[in-house]
Amino acid sequence: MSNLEIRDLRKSFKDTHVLRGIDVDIHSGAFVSLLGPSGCGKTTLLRCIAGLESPSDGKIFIGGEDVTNLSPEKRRLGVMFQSYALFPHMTVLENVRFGLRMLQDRGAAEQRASAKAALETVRMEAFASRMPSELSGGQQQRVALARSIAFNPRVLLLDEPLSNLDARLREDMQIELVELHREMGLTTVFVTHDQHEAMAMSDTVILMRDGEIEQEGSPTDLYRTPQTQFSAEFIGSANLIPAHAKNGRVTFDGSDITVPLPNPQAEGAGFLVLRQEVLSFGLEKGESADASMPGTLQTSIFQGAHSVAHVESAGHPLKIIRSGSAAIPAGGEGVLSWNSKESTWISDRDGSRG
Ligand SMILES: Nc1ncnc2c1ncn2[C@@H]1O[C@H](COP(=O)(O)OP(=O)(O)OP(=O)(O)O)[C@@H](O)[C@H]1O
Repeated sequence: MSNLEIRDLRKSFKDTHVLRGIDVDIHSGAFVSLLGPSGCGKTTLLRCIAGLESPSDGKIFIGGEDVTNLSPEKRRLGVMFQSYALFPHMTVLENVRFGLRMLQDRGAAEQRASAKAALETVRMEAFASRMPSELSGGQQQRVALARSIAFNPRVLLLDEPLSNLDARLREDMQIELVELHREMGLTTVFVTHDQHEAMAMSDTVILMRDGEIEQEGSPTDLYRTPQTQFSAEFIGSANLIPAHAKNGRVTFDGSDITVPLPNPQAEGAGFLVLRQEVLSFGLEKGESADASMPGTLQTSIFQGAHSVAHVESAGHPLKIIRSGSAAIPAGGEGVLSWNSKESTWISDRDGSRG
């Protein structure tokens, strides 16, 4: 396994600038997700790392070696894309051995042993002599994974590998991939547009937007301290209230309500970010709350484990996961409260990065 460094990577297709200066440091053994909306450049970045696309500018280093101009085979990376097609006329074992044969760095017996070991890792050794058509979708995918790890790659690149699976299998495979990563300690870059998948699986999430990195950090960092409006809206479900910060307090636009600011040094226009679960709504202010404002209950929707309440407050519609304590009918008045340490301030009114 190796670390991966990307320096000011740029890629344009004619006049379209798809990657606009990407800088990334991925340490050995990390599991990193590239997350972002469709078209933000995730796959292009992964293809540049794999050597399947040549960058217009910038450098890529794997284990300290400059691989920017190396062919894909010479980079020694395991790659698995969304369509993980196995060769239909080869057995499972032959499929896994195929990549090793291409590499030509070990004899037949050794190839066979490496292929078997990879199948064991993905718990498919019992299926070695089956044909791909005799396997389920999830099993085929495990074989494809075995094929991409059999030659002991320096880094494993996965592009939406779970998107063709049904929801249940997808969840099982998420757990298996994380366990496999823990066992092998293989540096892994995983592309997804699914924030839940990225949050559940990665040590680090790199959130991309329009060919640039919007924010990078642990799933908890991104969730708890989004730095931009885009991050706050993309990750999790947040209430963003346009407001002004001054002298340690927040004043909501169009109202004279003020509440404590989470980071008292902030000044000027921005958004107060309130996650649904940090808010409570009831007849009285919550016990541990140091911030509150009046609100009107619009609707409350029962969702099994909890109810989601829609509350209008300071002229804004807010969503709240209710504990069930509030005995307030629709249209009724109550108090919305939270602990200011659990709120976040974003000075990002124009959507710029920073
Ligand atoms: N070979 C190409 N020629 C021209 N434009 C391309 C090419 N490959 C990608 N693009 C464009 O680059 C942009 C980024 O594409 P990319 O596939 O990297 O996005 P993505 O974030 O992986 O999206 P998705 O989640 O939909 O796969 C898109 O606007 C796409 O149309």
